[in-house]
Amino acid sequence: MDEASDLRPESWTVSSNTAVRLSFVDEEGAVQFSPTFTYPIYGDSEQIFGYKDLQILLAFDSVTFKPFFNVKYEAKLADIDEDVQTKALKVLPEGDVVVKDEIAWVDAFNKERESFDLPGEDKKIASYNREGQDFVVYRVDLRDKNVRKLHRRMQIFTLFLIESASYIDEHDEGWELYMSFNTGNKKCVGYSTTYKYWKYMGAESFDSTEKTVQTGKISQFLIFPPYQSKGHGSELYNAIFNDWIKDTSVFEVTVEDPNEEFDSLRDRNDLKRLYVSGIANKIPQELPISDEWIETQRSAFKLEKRQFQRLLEMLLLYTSSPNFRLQVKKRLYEKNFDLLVDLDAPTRNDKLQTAFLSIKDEYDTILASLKLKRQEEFDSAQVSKKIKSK
Ligand SMILES: CC(=O)SCCNC(=O)CCNC(=O)[C@H](O)C(C)(C)COP(=O)(O)OP(=O)(O)OC[C@H]1O[C@@H](n2cnc3c(N)ncnc32)[C@H](O)[C@@H]1OP(=O)(O)O
Repeated sequence: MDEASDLRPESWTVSSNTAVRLSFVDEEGAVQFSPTFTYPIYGDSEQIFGYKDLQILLAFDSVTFKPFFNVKYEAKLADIDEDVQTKALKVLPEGDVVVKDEIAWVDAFNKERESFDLPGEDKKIASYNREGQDFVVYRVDLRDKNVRKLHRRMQIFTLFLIESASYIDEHDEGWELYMSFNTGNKKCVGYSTTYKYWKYMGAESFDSTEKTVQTGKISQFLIFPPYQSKGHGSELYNAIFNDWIKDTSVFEVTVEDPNEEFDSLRDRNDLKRLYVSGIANKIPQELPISDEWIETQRSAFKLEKRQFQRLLEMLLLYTSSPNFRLQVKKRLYEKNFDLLVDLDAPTRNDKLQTAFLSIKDEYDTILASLKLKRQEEFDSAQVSKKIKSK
């Protein structure tokens, strides 16, 4: 680089999303990946000024998540006070991070691994096999000191991967964590923080029953990048959902601030659950579909009303129901009543039609991503399975 370009501020500015390099380490080596967000640590502009070829290395043992931190750079401006290390250490567990000394870090995690155990059998809520490996989902909480330690180490990934995430209050005993582990090598592939909130169902219900009704909320949900797109997200989500279906105190399942990827995962899995139940054949051939029917089904599946309505519409589209278009338009009309009521009829119809087509496109994409078997095929597959197993 010549001297003139060396004086330009941009020569000394790097994106913090590029500078931060995350890795998971095991006996085979390291898997490196980048964060999606670093603004909670390095500021809204996600730019770091004052360094050349800056690398902020943050590595985790893939079993214990024992963290290692190091900073490398080619040059640093003399009067720069941007302390990239202090900022990162602030969001990592105090006194737990090994800085610079790689050998000390490897020794430390190898020693920890000797006594590292998965949560007890009583915490197991689901299991599955993926690519020949066994995985178990556990329901745990932060009163368990091993879980607390692991969670303190891994919670930085919520900042790196989920927009507007912040740390949960670990002293609040209401938090329950669902963690998914590979039982062969004890690696955690992902986890979710959840909370059950008391739901007020109105004075009549409050007075008539002693039973508490709760909303199960999925707060933070993540699969670590090296393990993404292999179905672990779907397994974890279904494990949580099935756990709450069994829990008679849970009235419905909600999600805090889902992003597009989570919405897609949720839609695909909720739709499969509904479809497999055979509901597609039971949708009343009426227009509009009665609110009572929607409420009965919604509560049986513990889905939020808005989510259930969308899934119902997807099923109407999937089964080529003549009621699909009018059911969607009815919902759109009611939702946007204040905006639409003053428009003249042609403009109103035009707006509704545009919104309808965009929703149909969205549903087509979701349905195309799911290889749902037609219900008749599903039924006959079930029958032949039963005959074979006799
Ligand atoms: C409430 C909240 O916290 S919102 C924030 C959600 N979290 C984040 O965004 C954090 C970063 N991202 C993640 O953690 C993950 O990517 C998640 C949670 C969004 C998804 O988890 P994943 O394990 O990747 O999901 P899953 O594998 O089940 O499905 C994702 C994709 O893999 C595909 N897939 C599923 N199973 C397999 C398989 N066996 N082989 C290959 N691909 C598969 C799916 O079709 C899907 O495809 P798409 O990406 O085109 O939609």
